[in-house]
Amino acid sequence: MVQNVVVLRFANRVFSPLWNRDNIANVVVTFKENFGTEGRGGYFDEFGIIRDVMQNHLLQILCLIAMERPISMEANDIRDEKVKVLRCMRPLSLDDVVVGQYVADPENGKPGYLDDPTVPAGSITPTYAVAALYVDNERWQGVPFIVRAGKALNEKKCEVRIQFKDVIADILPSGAVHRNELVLRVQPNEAVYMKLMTKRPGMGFGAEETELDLTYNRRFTDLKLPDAYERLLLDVLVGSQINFVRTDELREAWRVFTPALHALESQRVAPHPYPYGVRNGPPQADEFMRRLGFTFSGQYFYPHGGSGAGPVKQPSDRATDSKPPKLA
Ligand SMILES: NC(=O)C1=CN([C@@H]2O[C@H](COP(=O)(O)OP(=O)(O)OC[C@H]3O[C@@H](n4cnc5c(N)ncnc54)[C@H](OP(=O)(O)O)[C@@H]3O)[C@@H](O)[C@H]2O)C=CC1
Ligand SMILES: O=C1O[C@H](COP(=O)(O)O)[C@@H](O)[C@H](O)[C@H]1O
Repeated sequence: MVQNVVVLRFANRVFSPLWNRDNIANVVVTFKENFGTEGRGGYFDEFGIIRDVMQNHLLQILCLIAMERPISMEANDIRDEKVKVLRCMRPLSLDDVVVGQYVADPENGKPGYLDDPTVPAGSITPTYAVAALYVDNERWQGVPFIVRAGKALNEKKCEVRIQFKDVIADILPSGAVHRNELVLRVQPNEAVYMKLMTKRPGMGFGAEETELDLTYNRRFTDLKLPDAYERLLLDVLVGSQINFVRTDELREAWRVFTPALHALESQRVAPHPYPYGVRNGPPQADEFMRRLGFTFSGQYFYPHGGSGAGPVKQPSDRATDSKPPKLA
């Protein structure tokens, strides 16, 4: 799916005119895990969530979303474009990051980070972080790239969510129209879907949020999708560097993150606590995203269940739904 970002962007005419600050309100790159360190805290505590997944994995995805069209699909041509994105990024400031650390949820028998015997007592290592990164170039000036990663959350998920700007001079009643979103779900159950408004079927003129949906396991039924690590091992065996980071990219990635990492440590910034299993880390994280312009309507209803894995609902079930059921 991560490689698909390049094909989706550059092999489809439909996205190119929209892929810029005039049309995109924000981009959210998310990595969530539904388990804590659970015995691996000794390793994790030295690094924390920003070094563990944000400075590397999430930043790589961000670069693929933000970069210009590479000259070719050759590894070095793609890396040239990624490094240009990184060079346009200002270093992360402490004002643009919220950190959290999970605490026990005794009701569900879940331990806190500090209960892990391999974690030093009193550690202030973040297990959750959300940060706003900015690419200061003509295409992206002012658009927040919100990257967030956390352990011990409600689900295991990696996705990119591109939230488009509100429609101008809306002709429908106020609040009826929600923003378009393009979602690239990397895991689990790979999917690309576009959330958009349609007229609710029937006699009325009400608008409803629906989707154009490409769920891989429905569209490509006879295919075994390789695991990310299988793909990387194969790259090593055939000598392909397309999925590996070049030294100049790495240097730039650290230039962006090191000042905030050092400030967090030298100022001993205490992470905000969040109970094991919550959706998005500490409450300050949702507040931070709202301030950056991320909107959540809570009105969208997907009939096939969360992550597209649940049972398919029948249209007749839907007709009788007076209110969309809340998805877990
Ligand atoms: N092909 C497929 O498999 C498809 C599956 N679906 C499924 O349908 C469901 C709804 O889809 P979608 O609208 O994309 O996703 P969600 O409604 O789950 O979430 C949309 C975004 O809003 C955030 N959010 C959720 N609740 C709140 C809240 N209370 N306050 C602030 N922000 C919030 C989410 O964060 P967070 O990520 O932390 O939850 C996410 O970034 C999902 O389960 C999705 O997987 C939808 C379309 C296609
Ligand atoms: O690199 C890392 O990734 C894993 C998650 O990888 P996944 O393939 O299982 O999704 C993460 O748990 C670990 O902390 C991190 O070092």
